[in-house]
Amino acid sequence: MTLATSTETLIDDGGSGGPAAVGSADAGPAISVHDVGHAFVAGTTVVEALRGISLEIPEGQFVSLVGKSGCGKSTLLNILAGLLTPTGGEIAVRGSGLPGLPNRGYITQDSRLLPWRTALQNVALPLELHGVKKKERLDRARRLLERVGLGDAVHQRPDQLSGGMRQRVAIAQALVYEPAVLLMDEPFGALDVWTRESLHDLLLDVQAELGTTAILVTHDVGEAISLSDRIVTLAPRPGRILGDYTIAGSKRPRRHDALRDDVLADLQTRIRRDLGAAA
Ligand SMILES: Nc1ncnc2c1ncn2[C@@H]1O[C@H](COP(=O)(O)OP(=O)(O)OP(=O)(O)O)[C@@H](O)[C@H]1O
Repeated sequence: MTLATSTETLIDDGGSGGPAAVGSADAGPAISVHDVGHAFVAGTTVVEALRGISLEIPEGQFVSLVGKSGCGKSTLLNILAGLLTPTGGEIAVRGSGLPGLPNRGYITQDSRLLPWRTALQNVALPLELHGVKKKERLDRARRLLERVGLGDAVHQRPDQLSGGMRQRVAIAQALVYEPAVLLMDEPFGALDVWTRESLHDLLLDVQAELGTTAILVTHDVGEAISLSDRIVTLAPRPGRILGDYTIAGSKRPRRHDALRDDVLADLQTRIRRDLGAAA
């Protein structure tokens, strides 16, 4: 495996056990971010959260945004979600700009499920909002809940579920409408390591199955390496791109023992060092 510089690509030697050879996704961009900046203004205080962010993300790529607290990761994700209009630059998701972004799934650390609805009704909600008929939406929601291991909990309300189970419901809810783009803001941060790993597996399986383009905000460089095709690091004040690393090859062998691979372990050390040095 070798490591290139600047916008970097890790290329595996194709040996058994490690990631397979060959580089990036070859489809057109699902997400295009051009010279985006964002400043929050509160009274006389201006916080420049992002400056000069440009990114092209191909269809089906899994990208992690990694950086210190306050470097603008959530701000960028909220812009891509259409929840925030950037104060500068342009974005397009599958060719559509703001407003009118196409269907996206969005998951946060504390998922906002409706407390009076069962898991099944929560998962079916996006389909309901899109006018899908009742039987079909409940069938689809039930299938997805089975998929995330909650086939026995479909009639439980959120307060009857553990935090990990609620996150599973939130993931099922985000995926039920088969979004082209899945945006995740630290969705696994509050979970124990076993739940986290099983949700990693689930996410990669479903993402591969649906060909979803995924963007994950995380502080955890190890998590980013084990899940991503590409890692974009951000530096703070103002938030800007520090590094852009493409990791070639299949993620499957990487899931649980990524850091036993020397090159990936080196990458982790290097990203941590670069983030640590960034002002
Ligand atoms: N609504 C807001 N009003 C004013 N400033 C804000 C607002 N939201 C975020 N900021 C500021 O913008 C900067 C970037 O915040 P953001 O939440 O995007 O960072 P982050 O990298 O996601 O941080 P963390 O990892 O801690 O969640 C920070 O300085 C933050 O204080």
